[in-house]
This record gives sequence, structure tokens and C-alpha cells, in this order.
Amino acid sequence: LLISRRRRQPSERVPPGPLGIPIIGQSLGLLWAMRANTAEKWIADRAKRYGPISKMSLFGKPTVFIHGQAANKFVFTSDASKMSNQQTESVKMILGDRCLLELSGEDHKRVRNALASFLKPDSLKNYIGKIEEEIRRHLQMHWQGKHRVTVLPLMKTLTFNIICSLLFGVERGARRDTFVQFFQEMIEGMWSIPVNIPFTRFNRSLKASAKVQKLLKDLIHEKRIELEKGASPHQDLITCLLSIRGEDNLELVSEHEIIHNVMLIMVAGHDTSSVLITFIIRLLANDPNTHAAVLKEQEEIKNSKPSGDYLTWEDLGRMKCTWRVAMETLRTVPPVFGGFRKTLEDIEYEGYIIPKGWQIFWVTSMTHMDDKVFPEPSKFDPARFENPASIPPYYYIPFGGGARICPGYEFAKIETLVTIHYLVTQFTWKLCCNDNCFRRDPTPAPTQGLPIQIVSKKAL
Ligand code: HEM
Repeated sequence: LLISRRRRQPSERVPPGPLGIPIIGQSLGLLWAMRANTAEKWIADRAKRYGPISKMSLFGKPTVFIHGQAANKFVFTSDASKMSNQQTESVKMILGDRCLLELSGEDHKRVRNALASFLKPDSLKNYIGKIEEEIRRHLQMHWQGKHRVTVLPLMKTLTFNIICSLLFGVERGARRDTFVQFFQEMIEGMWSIPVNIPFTRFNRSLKASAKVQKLLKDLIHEKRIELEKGASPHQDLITCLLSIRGEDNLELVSEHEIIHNVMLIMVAGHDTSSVLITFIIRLLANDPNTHAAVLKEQEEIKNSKPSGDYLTWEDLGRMKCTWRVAMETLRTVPPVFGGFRKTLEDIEYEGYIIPKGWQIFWVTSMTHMDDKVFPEPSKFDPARFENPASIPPYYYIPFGGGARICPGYEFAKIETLVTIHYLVTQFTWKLCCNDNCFRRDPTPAPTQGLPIQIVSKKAL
């Protein structure tokens, strides 16, 4: 009785759950589950066992896993002076310390606003034609005349090329190929153990990152000269960032910040949209009713325009059914599994103390599968999004939320809608094999990359 009456000390009020073996903790369990397509179950089992808040150790750091609508709100709306973003050491070393993920407070706001000035709908409207040209060229090169293609690697190539064109203003050719090669090497070691030993993935990745930074430095130099000669500041993201001036008429975003954030956008932008498009293609092959509805919508748009005309912003606004399919795909297979934050002071949550310096782990899929908001959550049903206002806030979070909500949302939406428009109106396809399993690495990937048989409608 005496013990239970005594006020518990903060150190006793840390959340339940074991921290596991030192350093390794539960990391291997989670990584193994991600590769085996059981990460959602791994997380759900923990939630069932320990409740809404529990502790574990992930990637060498004591971590508190919280879930549910209130937890999402807590993570996304917490004061930046109490909670900062947290990346793994390898990501920080490869992408650099001035990328958005590493910035906080006023610096984060300043750089984010600069990026948003390029990524906001009003500005992106002017680049639909450029995105569309990349998609048309991609289909001509990699799909037309083929009987079989593997979707995921092709979608990665496509989103990579779109980003190269829009963000760097680097046209097709030897220079873009060099960029692509170094970027691929850089990305491969991003989720590895950050010990820099020769011949490891991480070591190759760091070397590639240095080469990419050198290429970007040269590119920035050239663009500065072009701007001085009177070139438009709206050619691409780099020129746009170079032309933003502060009150003192000096560049608002430093050269270092431009380099690190262009690398971040390349990584954040291409691996996520390519996954979304890949899973929509798989869904359309498996679900004839949804395919028929998307095809009807896209054919109507196609037939309402002179042949060969580019899509307009208004056309994209009419693709409501296609976007609902995309939203339901993001609910069922969110490309980003979750993320981390770091506490900057002891924080009390649900009666427990999350000590200063600990990680907070949030996971996208938990509320996506809540049957109070999404009845029969395992069923694929795009109609759930007919009235998005009926979904309470912080339940649907494929793009995160709050001050760090994904700034690439509109960009991802445009490239997804335009790609699906061309695919359904130009091709029919069926799966070569039952590629219904996927692993997370860390974004989801069908285990065989999704090979499909295709027929061009021109050939029918
Ligand atoms: C389907 C596609 C995409 C999904 C599902 C997605 C999802 C996310 C998520 C979950 C976050 C983390 C939010 C947080 O930590 O609270 C994020 C951040 C971010 N995303 Fe995306 N993203 C997508 C596409 C893009 C694209 C196309 C770009 C760039 C063109 C982009 C750029 C970024 C950046 C720069 C951040 C960091 C924001 C910050 O820390 O302030 N993303 N995204």
C-alpha cells in the first residue's frame, strides 16, 4: 500500500516495454519484419501488448513508440523547442547537415518556404508540360513495342528523370546519366550502419555523395552566370532558389543549403512517387471495376481535347476518381513507413515521461487501419475518399502532418495523375506472376519488381 501511495519518480514513469540487447535492441526484429512484409503486424503486436505508448531500442537509441490519432497530433504539432526531427546517422552523413531534415526553428521555416515557392500549385502549374514530355518520352523508349516490362525499376527511372528535368534543369544526355549513376550509388548506402570502412555500401555511398555535391556546385556556378546574363529565374528549382533574395538583397538560401536540399528532394521525391505509381498499376491489374472507372474518366478527358494536346491544370482537376484510387493506395500501402523525432527535454505523454534525448517513433499505417474511421480496413475502397472532410484529422497521414508535412504533395499528385492518364489510355496490362508480396527496403517494393505483360492500344 505504501509503495502504491508513494508518488512515482520521473525515472519510474518511463513507458513499459524492454529495451532489448544493448545497441541492437529491437532493430533487427523490425528490419527483418520489414523485409518479410510483416512490419505492420510487428508494430500492431507491440501495440496490443503494451498499449498506446511503449519503449524499445531502435538503431542504437532508446525509443518510444506511440500510435493513434492523439499520438499523431502530438508528434506533428509539438513545439519545435521540445521535439526536433531525427534522422539516422547514415542519412545525416550522406545528405548533409543543412538539408531540411536536419534544420529546425527559423532555419527550417526559411529554407522550407523557399522550397515551397517552387513546389506550390501556382508555380507547378507552369511545369505540367515539362513533366508530361518526360512521361511521353519514357513510354516511347521503355514501353512502346515491348511485350513485357518490370514496373518498379522503370517507375524509378521515370520519376528520377522528371526530377532531374524540373529541379536541376539538366536535359537528357551524358551529364544527366552521370548524375543518375552517382545518385543511385549514394542512395544505396543510406540505410546502412554508418561505419566508414573501405568497400562497404556506406563508404561507396559517401564517396558518391561527395561526387554529387561537386557536380551540383558546378551546376550552381553555371546557373548563377546564366541568371546574371538575364535568364529566367523560373527554369528549375536551382535557379529559383538562387534568385530568392532576403531584405538585404543577399541570397536567402546558402549554396550549401541548396546542394543539401536538392539532394534531399531527389531522394525524398523519387522513391516515394515511383512506389505509389507501381502499386496503382498492380491494383488496376487486379481490380477490373476500379480499372474501368479510371479508364472511363481518363478517356473522357482525352476525348475532350484535340489529339496530341498537353494536359492542363483543369484536366488534372477532373481526375477525381483516379486521385481517390491513389489516396486509397496510399492508405493501404503507405510508401513512408513512419519516422523519428527527438525529445529536446523531458516530455510527459499519457502519464509517462519520455526522457530528454530519446527518439519518438511514429508509424503511418496504424491509424490507416483503424476500423472506426475506415470500416473493413483491409478492403480496397476508393469511395472512402469521396468526402475527405469526413475523415477526422490525424487519421490519414501518408504525407505526415504539421510543420514538416511533405512539401512534395502536389508534385507527387501531378506526376502520378499524368502517368496513369497515359498508361490507361495507351496500354492494357496483366501481371506476369502473382507478385502480391512486398518487402520494405525501407519503401515497399513488390518482391519481383512487378513484371507485367503489356499490349499497346495502338497495336489492337
Ligand atoms: C507519394 C509520394 C510521397 C509521399 C508518400 C511522401 C511522404 C512524406 C512523409 C511521410 C514525409 C515526412 C513528414 C514528417 O516527418 O512529418 C515527407 C517529407 C518530405 N518530403 Fe515527401 N512524400 C512524397 C513525395 C515527395 C516529393 C515528390 C517530394 C519532392 C519533390 C518530397 C519532398 C519531401 C521533403 C523535402 C520532405 C521533408 C520535409 C520537412 O522536413 O520539412 N516528397 N514526405
